[in-house]
Amino acid sequence: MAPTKKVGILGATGTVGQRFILLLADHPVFTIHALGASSRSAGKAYKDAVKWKQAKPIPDNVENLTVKACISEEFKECDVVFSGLDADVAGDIEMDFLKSNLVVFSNAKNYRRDPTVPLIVPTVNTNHFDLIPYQRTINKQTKGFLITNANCSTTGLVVPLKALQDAFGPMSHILVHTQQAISGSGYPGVPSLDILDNIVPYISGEEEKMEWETSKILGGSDGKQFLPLTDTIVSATCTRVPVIDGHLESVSVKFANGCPSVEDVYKALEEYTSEAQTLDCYSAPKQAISVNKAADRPQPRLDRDMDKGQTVTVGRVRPCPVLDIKFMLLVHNTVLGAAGSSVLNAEVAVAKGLI
Ligand SMILES: NC(=O)C1=CN([C@@H]2O[C@H](COP(=O)(O)OP(=O)(O)OC[C@H]3O[C@@H](n4cnc5c(N)ncnc54)[C@H](OP(=O)(O)O)[C@@H]3O)[C@@H](O)[C@H]2O)C=CC1
Ligand SMILES: N[C@@H](CC(=O)OP(=O)(O)O)C(=O)O
Repeated sequence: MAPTKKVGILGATGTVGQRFILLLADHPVFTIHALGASSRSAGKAYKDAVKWKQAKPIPDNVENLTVKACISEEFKECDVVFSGLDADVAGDIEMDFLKSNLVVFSNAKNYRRDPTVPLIVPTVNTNHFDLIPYQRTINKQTKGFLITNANCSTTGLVVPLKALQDAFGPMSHILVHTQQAISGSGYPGVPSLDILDNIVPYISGEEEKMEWETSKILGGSDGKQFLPLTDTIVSATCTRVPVIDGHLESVSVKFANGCPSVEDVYKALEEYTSEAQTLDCYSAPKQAISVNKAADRPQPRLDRDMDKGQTVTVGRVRPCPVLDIKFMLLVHNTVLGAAGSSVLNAEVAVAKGLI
């Protein structure tokens, strides 16, 4: 068996960091080697630094690790560094790590728009790893590179859209309305007096991110640059609802080349397979899309943990009287929508020989 890769986790005490720890605790390829967080946590044992909010306990091999400052020197032995850092600090820290020839998989928004940084949803566009040799050339790196994963709501959206794009060609119009879980805003996140018995019809910056990230992810790449979609209009409305985990999204699409039938849409969703699955990666879901035809599904509480939280559940496919087809989807926002994407992206990078 190949030796395992040593991994570091930045932002290890946060909501996404805790997910990283659970996903990596007994991983066959990656071994947790170093944990980083702010100066509030550095120097403490992990169990004393973290406000652990997961149903499973802190893994035994992690609870007594000493949390380090997020300085590249402290992580130089790591083959892979996962970042769940607060976006206010992620930009400088991740750049320091990249310049130190480290491999970084980031959840933060800071570099998603960078024309040299792939924005990868692992069950959608792992072909964008093709840009890594070029990124290494321009950064003069032999080993290091930087990959970002997408906003959690964008992640859920692009998986079924990719299946529809592959089957029926380009989409000219996409309307999406999200109902997002509170874990998406970290801890302590939205005040309880704002969210209990309520829905907040605004999440700062979220709609813009969904609109442009979708076109970068579903667009192409020529090995040196991304070719975002130019003929697809995306309009997003994002809301916060009193659910702990799992973003529910209502989507309507219009196709450039005519409207497929509901049956054909279901078939395309059911048959969709991504490269991460064909590479047999450990964290890849059996199905990138789980179709549920029950009239009242998907639902956050019932569907978010499907296939380890790495699958997107789609249901309620029906004709749209305004556009062509509409449906509902559910994505686990802190698994596939965050840490799970990074881990699966890293597994794909190992399979492609990039790490
Ligand atoms: N939650 C979600 O569903 C998603 C989140 N993301 C992104 O992932 C990132 C993390 O989000 P989330 O886990 O929710 O955030 P949290 O607020 O829960 O955690 C933030 C982490 O960053 C650390 N941190 C804060 N300031 C510093 C600093 N100055 N130096 C080093 N470390 C610091 C914190 O350490 P300490 O405990 O010591 O303060 C903590 O570990 C964000 O960029 C977010 O936008 C992306 C997709 C989905
Ligand atoms: N804004 C998302 C979570 C998040 O942090 O997204 P991003 O990484 O795009 O800032 C949510 O509230 O559910």
